[in-house]
Amino acid sequence: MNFRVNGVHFDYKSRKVLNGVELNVNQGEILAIMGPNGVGKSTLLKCMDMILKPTAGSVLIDETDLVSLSKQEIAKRVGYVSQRNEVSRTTVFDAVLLGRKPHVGLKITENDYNIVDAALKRFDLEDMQLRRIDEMSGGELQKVCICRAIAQEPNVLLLDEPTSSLDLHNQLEILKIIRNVTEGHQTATVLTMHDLNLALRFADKFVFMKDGIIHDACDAAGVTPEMIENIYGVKVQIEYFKGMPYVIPE
Ligand SMILES: Nc1ncnc2c1ncn2[C@@H]1O[C@H](COP(=O)(O)OP(=O)(O)OP(=O)(O)O)[C@@H](O)[C@H]1O
Repeated sequence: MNFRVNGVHFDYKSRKVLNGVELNVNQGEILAIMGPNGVGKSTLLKCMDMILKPTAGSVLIDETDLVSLSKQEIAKRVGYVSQRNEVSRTTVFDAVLLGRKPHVGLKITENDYNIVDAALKRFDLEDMQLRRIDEMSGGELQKVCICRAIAQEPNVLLLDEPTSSLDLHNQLEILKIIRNVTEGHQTATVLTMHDLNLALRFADKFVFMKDGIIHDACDAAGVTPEMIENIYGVKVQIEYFKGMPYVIPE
């Protein structure tokens, strides 16, 4: 399975944000979209889920253009977790069960409950499953929202800054789960992230965005100090420690 963004444009009224974005990611891969604040990373993720309709261009899973699918058909294929999580009075269990909604027919099956139980266990949320999500911390809520998207079992997982509210332990745990799900379920994962070092540790592919377009696309080993300086205007060095690249501002 291949997920492709083909020359996508998007404007908010007269404000042009995306100006012909191209990218593609295969099943089993994590692609990180990097770029400064306000360049349109969240807008691009919303266009990839058709929450926002591109003004031109297309978003394709294999040869299927998402614009031709109903909301429910898109939700079967694409899971999206926004940067700002909505809060309702539901319990953690019900919030995660909502991830099964695109798949359930007339009633929820044993299989749906099993998938929800497994997802809660994976995220270490079992003890919290009866707590209300409007009474949770920002980080706890972020885990619940990612857990729901994984219970959705999509082909494509879109995550907008999935670790922004998490402590160090949870950042690493959640990114490990995302990696395991991506490889195990053969999902194509696209995420945005500001932490270059965390992204270098977990993502397979990178795109660097500025001025509404992708400036560079490469794998983790291909990221250079010049790319980073060109996008963020900051001089950096990339040093290796125990085989892992680290970006160090000069
Ligand atoms: N609903 C909206 N109406 C009008 N302009 C918007 C709207 N949402 C975002 N924008 C503008 O579009 C641009 C891109 O915003 P977006 O949130 O996609 O950027 P981003 O790269 O995700 O930023 P960040 O890294 O700060 O989260 C910004 O200039 C923002 O002010």
